[in-house]
Amino acid sequence: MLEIKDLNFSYAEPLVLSQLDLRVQSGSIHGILGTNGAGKTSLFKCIYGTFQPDSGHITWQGLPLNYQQIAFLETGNYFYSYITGGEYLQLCRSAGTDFSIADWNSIFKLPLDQLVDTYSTGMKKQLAFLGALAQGRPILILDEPFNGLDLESSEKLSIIIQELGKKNKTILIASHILETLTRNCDRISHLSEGSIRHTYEAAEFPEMTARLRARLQQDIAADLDRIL
Ligand SMILES: Nc1ncnc2c1ncn2[C@@H]1O[C@H](COP(=O)(O)OP(=O)(O)OP(=O)(O)O)[C@@H](O)[C@H]1O
Repeated sequence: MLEIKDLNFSYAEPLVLSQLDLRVQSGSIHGILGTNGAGKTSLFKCIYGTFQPDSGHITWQGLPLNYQQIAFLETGNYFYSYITGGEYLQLCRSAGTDFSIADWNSIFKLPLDQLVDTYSTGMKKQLAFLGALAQGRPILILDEPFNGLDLESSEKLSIIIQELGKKNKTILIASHILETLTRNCDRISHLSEGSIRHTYEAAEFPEMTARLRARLQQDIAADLDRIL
């Protein structure tokens, strides 16, 4: 289990994450739902170790978490210039993993002999995802993995995420698109005002979605009546 206890984190005042607790079961797909600025990326960067939390504990299988147990797909893609897609994946591939670049690329069909600079936004996202897989780590953190992907690539990614869950990868996903989370996740945690307000089981997703929609409709109904 990936366990986060009493996590506090701030860039400056006030705290962005405050006494945050989260438990992610091993081999599960766990969604993080939150509005823009809720702190999803900050949470992921604290877990990965990009940022040092002000306080708190993060453990994996009961021991302090090490960043080498995590592959992190960030929202932005960071590639060296003058590197081909294939060279990038060779760099990402950890020694001892059975990740086959050719086999995996038969799904996405990226032009791996071309410079990454010539890739489209969606192609870069797919390459970065393959790079994360190539690291062969037990925990996969995906920050907005569907951003910039076309319908076909999104479907492929969705299928791969499901299959990785079945193969015992522990996957954390943040997305703004509720359907993306409800389709792919075993559980969804709602991050608001710096902490996890509630964790929903899959059986609760329809009710959670209906309640969220009703609340949003109510919130904007008066404004729309006035404007339209
Ligand atoms: N480098 C930074 N310096 C100062 N404040 C930051 C920095 N990065 C993020 N913040 C602030 O921290 C809060 C959480 O931001 P974060 O990017 O973690 O949210 P998010 O849930 O990932 O948002 P989004 O859905 O828009 O990507 C926001 O109020 C944001 O303005």
